[in-house]
Amino acid sequence: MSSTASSTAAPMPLVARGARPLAGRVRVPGDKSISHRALILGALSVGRTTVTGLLEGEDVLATGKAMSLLGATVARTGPGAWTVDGVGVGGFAAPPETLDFGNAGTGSRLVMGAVAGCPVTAMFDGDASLRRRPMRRILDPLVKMGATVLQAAEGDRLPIMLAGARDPLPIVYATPVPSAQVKSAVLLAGLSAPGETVVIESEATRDHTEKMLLHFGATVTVVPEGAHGRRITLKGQPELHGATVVVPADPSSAAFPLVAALLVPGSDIVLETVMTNPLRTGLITTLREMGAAIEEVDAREDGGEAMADLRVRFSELSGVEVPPERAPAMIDEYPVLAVAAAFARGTTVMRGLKELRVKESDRLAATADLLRVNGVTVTLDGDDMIVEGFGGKGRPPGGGTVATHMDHRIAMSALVMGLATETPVAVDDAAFIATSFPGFVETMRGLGADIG
Ligand SMILES: O=C(O)C1=C[C@@H](OP(=O)(O)O)[C@@H](O)[C@H](O)C1
Ligand SMILES: C=C(OP(=O)(O)O)C(=O)O
Repeated sequence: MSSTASSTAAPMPLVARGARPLAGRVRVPGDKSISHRALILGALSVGRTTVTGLLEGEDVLATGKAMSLLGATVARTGPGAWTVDGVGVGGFAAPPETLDFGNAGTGSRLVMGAVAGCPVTAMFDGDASLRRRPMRRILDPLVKMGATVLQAAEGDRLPIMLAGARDPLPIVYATPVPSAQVKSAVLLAGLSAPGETVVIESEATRDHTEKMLLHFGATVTVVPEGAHGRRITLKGQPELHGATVVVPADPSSAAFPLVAALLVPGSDIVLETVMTNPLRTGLITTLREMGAAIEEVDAREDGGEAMADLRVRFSELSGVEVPPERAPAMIDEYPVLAVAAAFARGTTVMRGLKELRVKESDRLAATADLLRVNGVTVTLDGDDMIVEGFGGKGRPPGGGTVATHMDHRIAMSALVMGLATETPVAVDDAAFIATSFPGFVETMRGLGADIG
């Protein structure tokens, strides 16, 4: 259960071939964002938190391990069922070893926030991909709140040794990039600060931290800010109480079978209990604009989060222009949207994708290469990506081997593409899929896909 299993294991090449129609019902694994937050807030609460449907992917397991190293008691009681006995706000103990987050940006950044509000020192590290990712965006506000960076690699990157604040200060912080991870790190540090910690974002990002803080007993208010933004105010030093968290299926994982069903002729599938929080459904909005048949069945709510079963049928898609303000609601879905665009009639323009450059890989470059190596014309113009679709003229040729660059979403997007291209698509390494979607290949095979 090492968090860095993917980075140390031998590469795992895979090939996806033209499939017969996809059919059946599946529930993809639990939401990654909610799973990380359930473990962290459980660890910062008094009493027991019970989680069901937790994503047992490597990213989340690394956060679980970090919570036990910081003093919480984290136990698995069954498949996806976990308990966390917390230490209370500000109660983390100095960890006896490095906190290794493997491939996970969310885990490392949110836990830096939580540690920044406690009087302990911790060493944070990750795999080669995570060591390349920017951490200054997190450290800047945390230092303002009283934390100290004792050690960091060049460019403020991991490995980083962070000393939490003895007397954390509340701040008013306008996030310089649209990032739920930055927002969440500030709010988690703000739990230990007296008074009000305020985060202002000019574009609303996923709000799971705010919702879950309320669920665990904190006082949080959210008001609109400008045309697309929000102002979030947290009252510091609450007593958080252990809670029950039911994790819905991850819309970012559902995106892969969903796009596969749209592209493989004759497909008709149902994705069960997918979270439909509007700050996560930019892909569904976009695909519907492109002509996708995606039907929400049995829409419901649990623990403040909306969810529904999604019936998805093969659809002839048309190119669209995706506005930049939609990016935060579908930030992890652009690689698979670009694959869908390659099958659509006409051109798809995706604007404002700067943040894709600092994910597990440079996803703008990796997505463009994924398509080009399979015969699709792609233009990168600054932060915009333009894809010329094959719709009305046949299908993209395929036949390429995609370099996945330690990036699970590039690997899954390429395999989805291969289910509908003229010739198979290969990936150099599918091992990183286990960070967010354990059982991806089996799930897709269960729907009829030919991946092996
Ligand atoms: O807060 C979260 O759970 C996440 C926020 C996003 O990152 P950014 O905050 O860097 O945009 C997203 O890409 C990541 O997969 C999960
Ligand atoms: C960007 C992602 O995750 P993280 O930032 O947690 O590594 C992702 O899952 O696509």
